[in-house]
Amino acid sequence: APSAPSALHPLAELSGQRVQLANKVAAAKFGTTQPIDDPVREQQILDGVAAKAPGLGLDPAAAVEFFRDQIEANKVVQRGLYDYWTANPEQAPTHRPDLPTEIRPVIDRINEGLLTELAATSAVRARPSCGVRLVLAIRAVDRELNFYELHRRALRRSLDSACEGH
Ligand SMILES: C=C(O[C@@H]1C=C(C(=O)O)C=C[C@H]1O)C(=O)O
Repeated sequence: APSAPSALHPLAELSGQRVQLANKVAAAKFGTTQPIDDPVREQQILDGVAAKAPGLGLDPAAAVEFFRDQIEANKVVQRGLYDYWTANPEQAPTHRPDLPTEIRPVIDRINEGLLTELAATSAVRARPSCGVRLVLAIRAVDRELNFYELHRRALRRSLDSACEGH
């Protein structure tokens, strides 16, 4: 069946929202002793993804790889903002959101949405045209969310393994 040019847009959109949320994650951790990397939380996410993948018709290893990229992209933003806020302390956030109650539940919902979209786009992501479609979807999301440099790079990183065989 033919697929719309924007078939990968919802997946890229959710990735963009996840990348954008990294601003709040960084604001929650900056100036505290909580490290950017939380391997326990990452493993919980990846274990959940591996457990849910087969029921959605997804290969668990491929789904885990996709989410590893999502997590790495989030940390790209966090590290970038840390560097920027350290060099420009007057730009550092003045409000510290609460990670477990305000932010991680939102990330959990986005993760659910991403899994649903991975399943919905399995056929499109297996096509030779996936790479081109993905680039176009990423560009659209960059524009919608007003991404620039850091977040643009992170969004691309987050979708590195979105196309089957990439
Ligand atoms: C987003 C966070 O920071 C990092 C990135 C994660 C993610 O992208 O899901 C998970 C754990 C941390 O390594 C977090 O701590 O919740």
